[in-house]
Amino acid sequence: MIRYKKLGYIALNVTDVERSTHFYRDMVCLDQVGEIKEDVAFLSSSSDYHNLMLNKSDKPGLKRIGFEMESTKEWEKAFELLKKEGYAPVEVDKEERALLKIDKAFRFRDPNGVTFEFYNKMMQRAKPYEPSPVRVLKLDHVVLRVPNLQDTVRFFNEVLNFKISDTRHKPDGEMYFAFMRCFPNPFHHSFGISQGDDLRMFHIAYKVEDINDIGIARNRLINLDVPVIFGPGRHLASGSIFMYFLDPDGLTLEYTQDMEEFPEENPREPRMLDHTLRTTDLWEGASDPRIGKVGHVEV
Ligand SMILES: CC(C)c1ccc(C(=O)O)c(O)c1O
Ligand SMILES: [Fe+2]
Repeated sequence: MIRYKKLGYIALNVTDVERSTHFYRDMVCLDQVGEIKEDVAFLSSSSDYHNLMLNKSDKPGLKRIGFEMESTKEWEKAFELLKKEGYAPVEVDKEERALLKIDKAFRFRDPNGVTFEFYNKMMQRAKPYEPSPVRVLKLDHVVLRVPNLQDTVRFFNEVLNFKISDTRHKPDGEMYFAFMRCFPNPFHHSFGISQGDDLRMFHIAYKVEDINDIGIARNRLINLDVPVIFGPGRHLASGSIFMYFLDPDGLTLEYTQDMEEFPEENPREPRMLDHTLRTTDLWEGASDPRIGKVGHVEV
């Protein structure tokens, strides 16, 4: 069974790289790493060289999702496993790895055609990340809407060894959402999958230090007319306090705080959660219809 370190980075497509770089630096409060070159920008919220890559495209949304493996040995095991299972992993060439500051990497497509990159390690920055005024702690999770939830969950659980933390169900019992963690990473979910009519990126989330950061962020966003579209509230599933807002292309971002953690040995059973307003927000707030609307997935 393959083992992961964490959700490593998200490569987004944005229509104006300079505008989005300023937004993610000044409003989301990430560090811009290096200059924008050939319409590509990198941002980070840790000692990792980056956890967000911005690429220019007419179709804003997701380019790919990167997961860091626990070790080089686990990376090799993952490559062999995906090859054996027929997912045709392809190693990333030296030039691109140099740009990404990654040692070894391969890419493959999941059953929906979404590109995933698994890598062994990323260059570490000597300069400490000093987040301000919103204290962002890490890239937390990404959520996709997929046309076939059952097959997607089966692939991530049975082939890739992601664990199911909780699922959500319609009144007739049909599952419509799965929260998954990349084992043995303890956090409730680094990957969420929702049943939808089409393939779409629903949102990406960054973890912040505490409730003060959510309050500070809310006022800063509202003062600059950035749409805050849901929250602050508290999710039942992960137990986190959340707030969602939109980036300049209308992509949905979430700040999250205080998510449940699972032990590697003897974790609790996944729960079947119902389909009510309180399951999404224990404080019973309603979301704006713009949530998750923009998020083309490059396939
Ligand atoms: C509203 C979305 C899909 C959602 C629901 C629950 C959680 C959580 O429990 O943390 C999320 O992070 C979500 O984004
Ligand atoms: Fe979320």
